[in-house]
Amino acid sequence: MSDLFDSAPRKKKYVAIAGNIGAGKSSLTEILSEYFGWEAYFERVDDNPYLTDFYNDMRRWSFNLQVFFLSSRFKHQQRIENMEGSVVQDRSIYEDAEIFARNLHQMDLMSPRDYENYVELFSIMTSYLKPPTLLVYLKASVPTLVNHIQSRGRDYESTIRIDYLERLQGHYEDWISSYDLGPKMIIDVDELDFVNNDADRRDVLNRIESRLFGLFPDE
Ligand SMILES: Nc1ncnc2c1ncn2[C@@H]1O[C@H](COP(=O)(O)OP(=O)(O)OP(=O)(O)O)[C@@H](O)[C@H]1O
Ligand SMILES: Nc1nc(=O)c2ncn([C@H]3C[C@H](O)[C@@H](CO)O3)c2[nH]1
Repeated sequence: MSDLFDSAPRKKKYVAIAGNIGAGKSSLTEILSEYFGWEAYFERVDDNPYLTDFYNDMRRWSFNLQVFFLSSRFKHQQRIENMEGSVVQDRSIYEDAEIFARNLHQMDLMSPRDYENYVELFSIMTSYLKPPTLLVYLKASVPTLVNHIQSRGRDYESTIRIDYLERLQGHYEDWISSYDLGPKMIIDVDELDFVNNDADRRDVLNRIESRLFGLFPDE
């Protein structure tokens, strides 16, 4: 049985890991990439020319940062679509607009004309893209996010406020419940340490693997 199953040709998979700041997306992206031998696409963070300025003055830099993330993720998306092998991506392009830009606009940190301009650009660009084979949403409570962000200790994230995370969290809940571009799975990470605990890591890998390659996969 397992020989037959293993020898079946495996279609290209494109898995995107979604979740709030500090939920564990980069960590899981790295784990999946290593486990499956897939190429990984990470967010532009360390070499991001706007992040530090953005966290110091969100209103001034919101549009610049959103456009930067949009163009860098679009570039990744194009490479992902053109490659033959499977791939795992740290944060989907949809979160840029559905979560971050929407929130900045609602907090009056992005002007209506900049927001409209951005949404127009986002809609045109994403109309050319194929959604992921599987979207994995890492659901974490705000206290867990705070623990993770503090343990990571990026200097520029010290200005992140709890109410900012809570607002993002609300947008994530709305977005993931209505997401219908393709298959999705939700992993609650509050009690799951797939970074430091082997059993938890195996559990997460098993769940994702059976969703992708089990007897009843989505496609
Ligand atoms: N499930 C977990 N249990 C314990 N620690 C975790 C878990 N997931 C991630 N961490 C730790 O939390 C910190 C943030 O994780 P990571 O950078 O993967 O988050 P992220 O979702 O990619 O964040 P960002 O949205 O900022 O890109 C890291 O120090 C990581 O080791
Ligand atoms: N404003 C804003 N819009 C985005 O599209 C976006 N994507 C990521 N980030 C921030 C969160 C982490 O601090 C850091 C790494 O994820 O970058 C964003 N911030």
